[in-house]
Amino acid sequence: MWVPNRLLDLRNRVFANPAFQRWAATFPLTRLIAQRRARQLFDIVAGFVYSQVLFACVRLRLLDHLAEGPLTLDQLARRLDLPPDGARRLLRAAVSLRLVAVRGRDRYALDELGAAMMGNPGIAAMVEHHAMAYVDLQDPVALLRGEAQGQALKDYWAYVGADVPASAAGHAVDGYTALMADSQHLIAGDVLDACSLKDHRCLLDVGGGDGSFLVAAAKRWPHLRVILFDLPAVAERARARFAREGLAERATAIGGDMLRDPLPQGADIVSLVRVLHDHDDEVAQRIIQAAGRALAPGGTLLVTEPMSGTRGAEPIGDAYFGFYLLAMGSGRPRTPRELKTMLRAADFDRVRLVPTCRPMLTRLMLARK
Ligand SMILES: CC(C)=CCC/C(C)=C/CC/C(C)=C/C=C/C(C)=C/C=C/C=C(C)/C=C/C=C(C)/C=C/C=C(C)/C=C/CC(C)(C)O
Ligand SMILES: C[S@@+](CC[C@H](N)C(=O)[O-])C[C@H]1O[C@@H](n2cnc3c(N)ncnc32)[C@H](O)[C@@H]1O
Repeated sequence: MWVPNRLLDLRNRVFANPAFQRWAATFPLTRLIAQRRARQLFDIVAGFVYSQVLFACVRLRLLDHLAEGPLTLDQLARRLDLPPDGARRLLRAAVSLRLVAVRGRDRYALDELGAAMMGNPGIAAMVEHHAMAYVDLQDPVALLRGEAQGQALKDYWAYVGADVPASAAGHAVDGYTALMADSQHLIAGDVLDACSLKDHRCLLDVGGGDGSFLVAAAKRWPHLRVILFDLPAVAERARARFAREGLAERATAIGGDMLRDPLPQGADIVSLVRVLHDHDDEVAQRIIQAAGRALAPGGTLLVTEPMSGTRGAEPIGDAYFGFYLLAMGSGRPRTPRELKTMLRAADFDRVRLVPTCRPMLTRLMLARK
């Protein structure tokens, strides 16, 4: 909705007035909104403390313990190796965040959000790895000014800033490859629900990690051949994974550098899953072009990643991924419109956004070569 600037200025002057704020907090018609806005602001101000509460829960495996059934304070204190006061403080904080529920006097169980976390082990892995993001984001202004660079995330994502990413050794890719595999549980199902591969013959997943996405695709579509392309050390892990899953007949993993080596030919659909946002515009455009060269005319390109400006999830694309990628030192989240322009520039047409059930985590764009 378009609102004239003068009106917005007036609104902001009124909202900034402490007397108005006090009045709005007591007047029956505005009280609830005023409380909600104050709470929203507090959550932004204090969000890092909430995250540290969750970090402590994850580190101490509190939720895993409660997943076995309700436990008393004493039992938990022993299992977490905390003094009773420390355990009580953590439990009260976790209760306030709906991770843990009180079940009687000094007895605790999982609450809604704790239970949701247990269903997605990828979330706990994300929380643990955020320790690096905290370090890198200590001085966000210096990052924004380009006066400082994060180091921890850059080292973790071994391909970022590497002259020859294909030379990354196994130990350098293990951490991020496992993290990406864990969090694919939140992605692959949503993407495959949104996009049928019934009419496709062969799917090439570029930057496909340990193959989690392709394993899900191949299991859902038994006729489908799948090819994974990633750095040699990562592709090796995917090859082993395909063998473990009994997919060696239908699944191939090829190692190389997507920016230097030609991508494998023969697929009628190429996917870029959480790949483009890692890279600055010029590099991302080259990746799209490489994907285009791997496809015959009529082939499909599938791009899926969290996007900027997603309604209802704006802070996830623009604040979380915007700053995460800033700290990592490469890439940015893009709006669907920006991605569309990049795809068209690489001669893709019929570009369309396909709805996914949890767009906050991943959105889906398809295009035709
Ligand atoms: C039955 C009755 C009566 C009512 C039902 C009420 C109801 C619907 C309750 C809901 C219960 C429920 C099913 C909840 C489910 C919750 C879920 C699925 C929550 C999922 C949360 C996901 C989270 C928090 C995901 C976090 C992901 C993060 C932080 C991802 C980070 C990704 C990174 C850092 C990626 C890096 C890759 C790079 C480098 C950018 O390329
Ligand atoms: C953010 S991860 C996404 C992994 C996977 N698609 C997923 O969503 O779980 C990016 C992937 O791109 C791969 N990658 C980065 N640079 C590459 C390059 N130059 N050539 C080939 N793969 C590359 C990484 O090794 C990593 O597996």
